[in-house]
Amino acid sequence: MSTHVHDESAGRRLVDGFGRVASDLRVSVTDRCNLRCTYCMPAEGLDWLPKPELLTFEELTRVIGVAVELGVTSVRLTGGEPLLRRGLPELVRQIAALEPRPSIAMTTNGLGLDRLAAPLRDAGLDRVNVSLDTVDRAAFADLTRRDRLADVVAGLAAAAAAGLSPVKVNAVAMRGVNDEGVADLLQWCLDRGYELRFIEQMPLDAQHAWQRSSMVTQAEVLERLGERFTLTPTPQERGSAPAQTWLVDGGPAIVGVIASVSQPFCGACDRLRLTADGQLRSCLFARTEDDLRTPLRAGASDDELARLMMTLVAGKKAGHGIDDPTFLQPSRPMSAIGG
Ligand SMILES: Nc1nc2c(ncn2[C@@H]2O[C@H](COP(=O)(O)OP(=O)(O)OP(=O)(O)O)[C@@H](O)[C@H]2O)c(=O)[nH]1
Ligand SMILES: C[S@@+](CC[C@H](N)C(=O)[O-])C[C@H]1O[C@@H](n2cnc3c(N)ncnc32)[C@H](O)[C@@H]1O
Ligand code: SF4
Ligand code: SF4
Repeated sequence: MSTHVHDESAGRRLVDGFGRVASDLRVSVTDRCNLRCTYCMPAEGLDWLPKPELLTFEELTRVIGVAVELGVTSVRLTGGEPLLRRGLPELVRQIAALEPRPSIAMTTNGLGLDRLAAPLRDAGLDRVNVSLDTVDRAAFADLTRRDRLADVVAGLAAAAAAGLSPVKVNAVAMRGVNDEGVADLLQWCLDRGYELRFIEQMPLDAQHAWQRSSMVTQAEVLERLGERFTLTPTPQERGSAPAQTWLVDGGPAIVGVIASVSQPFCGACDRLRLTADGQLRSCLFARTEDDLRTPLRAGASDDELARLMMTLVAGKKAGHGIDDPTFLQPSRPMSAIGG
């Protein structure tokens, strides 16, 4: 178990050179996945991390505990597909036992959630975001390269039934694949009480095939939704949330768009990421990582881990730089970073 860093870390926070404070830690628990979404993974040929390289639950909880001591208040489990990590409720239980207890959320493709939603909730999971780009079975199979729409739908229903609230749905809009169906998808989510957010596709695909010119923008999504619904900006402050939200037909239902490319929100970023093999990343698009696994396994103290985290965050860049002529996509694909 973790030796706490109360004395040394008192008053210390994860602050970067632009005054942003990291309070949201996104933890990838595996790089494996049972879907092959075209905007994320190649059809085949991506090697998985060897098991000994993955942080154990105890190692993950130790790192998360140090981050919590440094002011992290929310933890999101992601992947790859987090539900593929065996025994996941036990990890959630360990994180929920940290003090102060961070909020615990998960981003998942929903496969297997029908079985795991209740145990995860019992272990302390607070809420889930489920990725679902279309409710058209053929388009789903095209986009994910697997015919598993029914499993995702069942997973979503189980999440709602287990009280993992709010249940949010993430949809990456793809031209010629699901962009014409955005209003249908919104209606489907409204009918079931799920909060839908559209996501602009980012250059994080394993194939490095992203092109800005073919990306479906926030403006296009809003235009299509506007043909069927009346959207008005929500009155709440957005804070550091990636999603900008609108009331649908006067509310209370809302829809969001995560416009990372056309309307970057890096100026308010509060995120820090840990990969399944124990590398700390200050940004989705970071080109360098800090190895925490080696010191962790060599017996580093919590204070030493805390210093490594603070140094990494201090060097965080202002933004993703997608529009810079020198922009280079990170070598890890989205599935190995965690989204
Ligand atoms: N550019 C960028 N995109 C992000 C960031 N965090 C999340 N996203 C993207 O937003 C989409 C949805 O992410 P989620 O994992 O559901 O997280 P979230 O939107 O922060 O979740 P909520 O707290 O429920 O709003 C994914 O495509 C993520 O890659 C970020 O810090 N930067
Ligand atoms: C990498 S996935 C990991 C968790 C889980 N497998 C899932 O799909 O929800 C996290 C989120 O990133 C999104 N995503 C993946 N590749 C993306 C890309 N190139 N651009 C924007 N979002 C992407 C997915 O749609 C998903 O909502
Ligand atoms: S987006 Fe999620 S479900 Fe789709 S391939 Fe990537 S990791 Fe898997
Ligand atoms: S792209 Fe990087 S800096 Fe911008 S919001 Fe995402 S993680 Fe933060």
